[in-house]
Amino acid sequence: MGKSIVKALDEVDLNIIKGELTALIGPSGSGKSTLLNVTGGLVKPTKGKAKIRNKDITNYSENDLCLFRRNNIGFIFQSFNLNPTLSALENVMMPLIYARVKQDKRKDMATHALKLVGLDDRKSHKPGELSGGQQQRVSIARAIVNNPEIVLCDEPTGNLDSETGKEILSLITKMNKENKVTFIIVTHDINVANNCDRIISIHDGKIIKDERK
Ligand SMILES: Nc1ncnc2c1ncn2[C@@H]1O[C@H](COP(=O)(O)OP(=O)(O)OP(=O)(O)O)[C@@H](O)[C@H]1O
Repeated sequence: MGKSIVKALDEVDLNIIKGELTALIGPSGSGKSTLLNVTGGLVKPTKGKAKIRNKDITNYSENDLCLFRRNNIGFIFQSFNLNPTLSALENVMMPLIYARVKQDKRKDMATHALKLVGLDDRKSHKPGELSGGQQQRVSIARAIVNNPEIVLCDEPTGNLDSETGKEILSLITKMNKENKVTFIIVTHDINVANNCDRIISIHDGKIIKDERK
């Protein structure tokens, strides 16, 4: 940032195990989102490596990274990031358009994903016609529609009341346990963290605690 150097991550050495449900906690500005974004190939670290299935994604070109993300990683954000002009079904079909899945199959896959999150009766609703919890369900359906191995969540319950947050969390847990999807969840919510298999605490860009249940 100008002349001052920000060390968003500092000597982080971390191994995420396939199928684990991991929480990433720490104070504001500690580096949680940066770590998540490096893991998902959205941010390139100035130094160091990020390996997925033993392949260093930090060497990938922008194009290869796009392909890699499209086929392997789902993202869930605090503010849902749905397209407000599209229906729930169309939002969930979006990643499949980029993946060049045929139209009929796209519809079937997106309908199935919406069913998994309990929203098949809201397919034609636009985000503005859905509650916050329902919008987050749509974004979960969008994240899992292409069967990614890894789903990265940045404060998935941050914009929801506690009851709805619990519902979203139990849905994430179900996807993790039933489909063996690896989840990394950045959260400020201790209830979310306590529900995970592993809690990693980060402070000033360093991992200061790493606990498994
Ligand atoms: N693109 C950037 N350029 C410069 N500094 C950045 C950039 N992105 C983040 N930072 C800085 O890196 C540090 C870590 O930010 P990060 O967003 O990863 O923290 P966080 O733990 O996710 O915070 P929060 O909980 O508030 O979202 C902060 O000091 C932030 O100001």
